[in-house]
Amino acid sequence: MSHAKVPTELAKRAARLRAQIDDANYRYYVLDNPTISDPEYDRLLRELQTLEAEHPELVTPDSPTQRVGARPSGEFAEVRHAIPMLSLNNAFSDEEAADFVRRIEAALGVEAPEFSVEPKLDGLAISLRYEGGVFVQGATRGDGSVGEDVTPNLRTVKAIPLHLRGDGWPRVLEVRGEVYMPKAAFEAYNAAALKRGDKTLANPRNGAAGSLRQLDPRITASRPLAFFAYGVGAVEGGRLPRTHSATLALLREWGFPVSPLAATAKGLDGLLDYYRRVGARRDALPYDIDGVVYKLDRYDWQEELGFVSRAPRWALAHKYPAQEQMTTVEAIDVQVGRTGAITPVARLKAVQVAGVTVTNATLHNADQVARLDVRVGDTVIVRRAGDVIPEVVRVVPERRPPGTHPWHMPKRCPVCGSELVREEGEAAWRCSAGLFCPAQRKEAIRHFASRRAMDIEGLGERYIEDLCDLGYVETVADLYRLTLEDFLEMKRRADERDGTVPETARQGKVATKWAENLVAAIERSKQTTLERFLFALGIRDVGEATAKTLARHFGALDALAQADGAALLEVPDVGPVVASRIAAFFRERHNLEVIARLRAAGVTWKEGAPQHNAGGPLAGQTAVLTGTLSALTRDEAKAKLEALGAKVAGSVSKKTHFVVAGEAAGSKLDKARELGVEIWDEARLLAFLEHHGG
Ligand SMILES: NC(=O)c1ccc[n+]([C@@H]2O[C@H](COP(=O)([O-])OP(=O)(O)OC[C@H]3O[C@@H](n4cnc5c(N)ncnc54)[C@H](O)[C@@H]3O)[C@@H](O)[C@H]2O)c1
Ligand SMILES: [Zn+2]
Repeated sequence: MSHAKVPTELAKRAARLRAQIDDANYRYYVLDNPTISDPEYDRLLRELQTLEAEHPELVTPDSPTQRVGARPSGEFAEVRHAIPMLSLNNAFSDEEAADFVRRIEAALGVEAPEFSVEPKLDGLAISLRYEGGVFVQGATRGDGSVGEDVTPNLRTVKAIPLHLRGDGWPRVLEVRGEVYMPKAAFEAYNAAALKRGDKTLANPRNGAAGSLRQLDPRITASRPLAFFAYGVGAVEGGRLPRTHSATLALLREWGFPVSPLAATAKGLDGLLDYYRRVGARRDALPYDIDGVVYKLDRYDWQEELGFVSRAPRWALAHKYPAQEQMTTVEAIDVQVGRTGAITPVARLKAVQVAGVTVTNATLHNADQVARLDVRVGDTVIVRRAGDVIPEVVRVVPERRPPGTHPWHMPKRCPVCGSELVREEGEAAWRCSAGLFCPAQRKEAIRHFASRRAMDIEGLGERYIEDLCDLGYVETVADLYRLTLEDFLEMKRRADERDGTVPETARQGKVATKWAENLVAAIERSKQTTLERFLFALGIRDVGEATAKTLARHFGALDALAQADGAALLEVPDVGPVVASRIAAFFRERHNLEVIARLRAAGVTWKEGAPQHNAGGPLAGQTAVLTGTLSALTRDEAKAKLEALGAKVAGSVSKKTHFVVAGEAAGSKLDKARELGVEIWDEARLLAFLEHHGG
């Protein structure tokens, strides 16, 4: 008996593979919820195929290598396919594609035959039956011979014609194609599902399958599915052209969407060229493709070649590297961005995704980690498409090991140890030490030196990079220690590092003017104003205008630094969010140290008495400025009104107390008249300001 020759370990292995693949098929095709990745599935199937090829005695009639898909779930009526719906043989390399072409050329005795070439959409195969040009029944592929009747659901897919256009169609026509979920629809669906706390779709393919196999067609209708036709099944009472490509053209005329990427190609070179051209566009396509499909174009040649157990010999799916993979999470760290935003990052067991080794994937923010419930030790699906940073798409809950814990945001910045804060309604946590944190250093200096802040002329991006990278400054306070020699040395080292020694230096001359100018600009910047200084600190949402108001309101830096939330809320224009940002900034010891060092270095400004205007003559009043004033700018007028206690708003409402109307005032003035709001002209404003010492 031949059975005796097969070692028992191999028989056991084959049985184990069969069980694993059967289970994967069930989860993938029936539950639409896979628990292993496609590449992993493909590896298992290949291993079984190889094993069975080497030991044909191992092949069982129910082996997954002999079958397509999975038995229908039983929830739908069954549809028997007159012509079976097969799978496709796969090629994962150019060599495998070359073997395919070689076998065809040998079998037919031709050279470089013509192929119909199409993208391989990642959705699910369906068959649409038209009788007398009217759509009568639609079915899934099922196990290839028996599928599920999903006619009412398919009727909701707008891309599927309910009757055919034009004429000349056969009395009975079965059109086959792929129902798919466009990427944007998939992402929108999952974002909404995460918000609701619902189950997400594993990927667009399972999204399409799951949506189509709903018992309630209204659910299908609510999911935006699309369709491309790629072939025909049964044909009665009519004839089709002699090639596949001509048939596709005809289907297009009859009203079916056919992929605009469908084309023809000659021989292996033509196929590989197509593979690369479509591959280059893969990420930009609005739907997922996992490969391209080559089909021998002439139907008579297709018939000559025939089928193997589960796939035609005349067609091949040439796959692209998978964009999704499964791997495990070894740790969850946080990264600090240049403005202090904290991003949780999953450290992964290295995995190849779309041709690149991936060891980190972004988790975006704390909310996302919580929604996905990613834990150290979890098996996750990682996705990488194009240049986009790899991201964790979801957890495979079935694979969670015992003893895992939900993840929590750390309390302190991993780079500088300062407190992490998050404001109401914000997704991001942030390091509160904007002035001190090395991760935020360059951004802090760039802002500090900018024209509207400390105005250090000439301190551009390039020098800031070099000063930080070569260790000359750690915080903005270090700028005031830099000497002419420091700058020249820094430049020399940067040139050496970059291999860009300037011509003048080669001649023994050293350009020094730029450095002298910089030292002078830094020196000049020491004399500043409180409002510029406050703006320069880079407190989030404290722009120039708020800095100005704060400076006027508190008069002195220490008064502001010591103000509590209630005191800050008294400042015009400062709401709870900004108040909490200011308080968090001055609560952080590291920031206070940098400020102390700046003052010690000689940075000064004039301080004045606080201008709390709670008791000002305009306290509690809201004013609106419109039109052009001649004696002062709108900003000046605003500042003066605020100094007297008014709140200056941008639009007129019933709450407005008065409107100052300059030249050419427009709709705001009309609105004020309509609402009966008091109107001041410029003369009245100036008189009022003068009277109150403005
Ligand atoms: N992760 C899992 O657990 C799991 C389980 C089962 C299957 N799978 C995945 O499914 C694949 C097998 O699925 P399959 O049997 O549907 O084969 P397939 O996806 O490799 O190829 C056949 C299918 O391609 C589709 N297709 C798209 N464009 C086409 C075109 N232009 N012309 C013809 N067909 C086109 C059709 O739906 C057709 O049925 C595996 O390679 C694996 O990636 C994964
Ligand atoms: Zn930090």
